Amino acid sequence: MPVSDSADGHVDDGDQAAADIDGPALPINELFTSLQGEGTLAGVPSVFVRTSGCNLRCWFCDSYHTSWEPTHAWLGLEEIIAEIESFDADHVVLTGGEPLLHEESVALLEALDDRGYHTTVETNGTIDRDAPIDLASISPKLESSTPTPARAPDGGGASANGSKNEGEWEQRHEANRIDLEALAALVEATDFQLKFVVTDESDMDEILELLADLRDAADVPVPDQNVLLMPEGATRERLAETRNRTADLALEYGFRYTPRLHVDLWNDAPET
Ligand SMILES: C[S@@+](CC[C@H](N)C(=O)[O-])C[C@H]1O[C@@H](n2cnc3c(N)ncnc32)[C@H](O)[C@@H]1O
Ligand SMILES: Nc1nc2[nH]cc(C(=O)O)c2c(=O)[nH]1
Ligand code: SF4
Ligand SMILES: [Mg+2]
Repeated sequence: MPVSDSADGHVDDGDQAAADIDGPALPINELFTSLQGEGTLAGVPSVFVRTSGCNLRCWFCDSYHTSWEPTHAWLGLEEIIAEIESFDADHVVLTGGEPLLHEESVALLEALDDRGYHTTVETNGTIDRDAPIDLASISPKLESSTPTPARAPDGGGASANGSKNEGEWEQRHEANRIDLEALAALVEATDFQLKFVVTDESDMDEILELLADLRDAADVPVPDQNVLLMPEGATRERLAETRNRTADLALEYGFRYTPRLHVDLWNDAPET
């Protein structure tokens, strides 16, 4: 179900909007079980709820159909919770797109908290909402994520006809990718990990600068053990190029390394 996106990155599919559903609803791109593939909880069986729509446009986004070409069905919260409960898991990962773009994500997180689930929220760190989150899995976006004429997304052939306005997004992405206030509020609110997508050594200066700024801005410690370097790669082939140099950088700088287990196991298959 292709939809258009508005200026703030919200998804809007006109006639088919949430109005048909009683109560709060979310645009859902996919809902599935898998092993958490990234971060400190890698390997934990989890239910993944992937909302559609993003306020950024990373050129490498492995969830193209939630960002560059947002696609979804609207589901009421009760329907989402029933789907989650149909799986035998106690960990839920709310991801996207950017899940905190949607105010309704707060009500979903509250309902999951009431039911005793452990919740991880995968977020780009530009939006802070007051919600019960057990682990904020924050992936601040570096300059190397910005789409440029030389680094265009390759999903869906959109870059070939320019229909996704990559040129416009270069400015918007660059202007919005870091919000220090939102980042500080997120790390102050709950347990967190900072998961940086690393392409090569040129990313490291920016990571160190951002950490210094965040440590100045936040009222809580931001220890190196909460900082994870994750190799850029949506496919096994790409990870084969990036994983060893990312692991070497983690060792050199004293940060942690996180694999992308799901890519190793299932490559770029949907619902994994
Ligand atoms: C699709 S994003 C959704 C959540 C949120 N928008 C964000 O970026 O954190 C989920 C995770 O995948 C990571 N990711 C996306 N594309 C990637 C790629 N090509 N290589 C490595 N990590 C990637 C993001 O950095 C984030 O940690
Ligand atoms: N298995 C698996 N683990 C993940 N951890 C974070 C993911 C995400 O897309 O946010 C993700 C994902 O898409 N699949
Ligand atoms: S912020 Fe996340 S969902 Fe948005 S484009 Fe970047 S990786 Fe994709
Ligand atoms: Mg993913």
